[in-house]
Amino acid sequence: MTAPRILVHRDTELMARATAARLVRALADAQTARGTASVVLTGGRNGNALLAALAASPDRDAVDWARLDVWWGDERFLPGGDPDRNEVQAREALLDAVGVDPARVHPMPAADGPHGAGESGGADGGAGDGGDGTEAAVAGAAEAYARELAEAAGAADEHGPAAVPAFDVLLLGVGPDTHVASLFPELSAVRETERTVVGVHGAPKPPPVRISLTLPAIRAAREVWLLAAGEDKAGAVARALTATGEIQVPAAGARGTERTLWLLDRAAAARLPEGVTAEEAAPEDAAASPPGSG
Ligand SMILES: O=C1O[C@H](COP(=O)(O)O)[C@@H](O)[C@H](O)[C@H]1O
Repeated sequence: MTAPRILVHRDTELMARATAARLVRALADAQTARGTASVVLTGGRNGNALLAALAASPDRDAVDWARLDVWWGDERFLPGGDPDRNEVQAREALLDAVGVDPARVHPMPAADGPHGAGESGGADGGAGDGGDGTEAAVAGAAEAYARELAEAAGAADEHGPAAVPAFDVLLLGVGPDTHVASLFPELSAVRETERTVVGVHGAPKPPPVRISLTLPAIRAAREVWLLAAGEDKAGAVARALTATGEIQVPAAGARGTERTLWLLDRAAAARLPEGVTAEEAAPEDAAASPPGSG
């Protein structure tokens, strides 16, 4: 696991544009090196702002979108097409505008799909554990996604205990309570050490029923990029960069095998503790720059 590198941007908008430029370079470089690239998307404000900035970037087609595998780090267990699904928001912000191969886009299952709880359960976003089948449904959905990941990893692919591909870049928004993906402090999902994907119940942020990659799956990624912007994230950022307890502070446990990047705006970096070294991101990071240049 790699030590975090912290980059601070002047404001939220610059952070989104600079991160979009950085992502274009990382994915294009991966395609040059391996022929294909993979990215794991996050939901939330910062994740969606990044995708919108990427869609608007004149450099975006330095990525060969048809040779990109797209996964999600978490999903709200809602019916397909629900505007609160991370998948729906990502399609609107970016995926509908670029030439991704539909067969390489891997949304997490929806509550009304083959793993749904039927018409009465799962799709309502309620607590959903009241014997309506949601608990079994979300467990089945999580298992199905874990199988899809394991198949993509291939039998010969050895990346530690988590049978997931070695994702090139895994994006994570950081919640004000330090949650990443749908791993909330103290809930059972963040304690998972074997499975790669789990169902989440009782999430403190609505909707309460979700599906999430686990920390072992996240830690199989080559690069993990954590995004946080705004004053309301400053406390979470400070805690994650000082605490070692990932059960209480899930963001502290998110590390990549080759790189861990914290991408912040100044407001989110305002409470970084003494002794934590942060770098001011260069404004030119947001400007057009050719792939492979940094
Ligand atoms: O619900 C979620 O929240 C987090 C963080 O969102 P933000 O709006 O506070 O940035 C996000 O990373 C996660 O994917 C999403 O499901």
